[in-house]
Amino acid sequence: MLFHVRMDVDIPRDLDPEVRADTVAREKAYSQDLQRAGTWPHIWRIVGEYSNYSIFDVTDNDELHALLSGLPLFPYMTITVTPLATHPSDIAAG
Ligand SMILES: O=C(O)CC1=CCC(=O)O1
Repeated sequence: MLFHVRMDVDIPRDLDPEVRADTVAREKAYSQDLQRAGTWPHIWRIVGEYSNYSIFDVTDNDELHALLSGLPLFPYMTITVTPLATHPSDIAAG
C-alpha cells in the first residue's frame, strides 16, 4: 500500500544542541535504512519549509504507524498521511 506523508518538523529552540544533532543524525540513518529497504521510496524537501513530502510503501496502516512513530524526530513532528489508490488514467498501471 502506498501512502503520501507530509512531515512538518518543529524542534524546540531551547533543545540542547547535542541532543538536537544526535536526533537529526539518527533520523537520517533511520530514514536511509528504510529507503534502502524500499519501504520509503521517495523523500522531497518542501521548498522554504522544514518539512518533507514522502512516499511510503508498506503492508498496512499498522506498519506505517509503527514506522512513523519510530522516527527519532517523531516527538517534534506534525504528520499528515494520505492513502493513495491507483488512478484509472495512470498509463503505468495498465
Ligand atoms: O528533515 C526532515 O524533513 C525530517 C526528516 C525525515 C527523514 C529525515 O532524514 O529527515
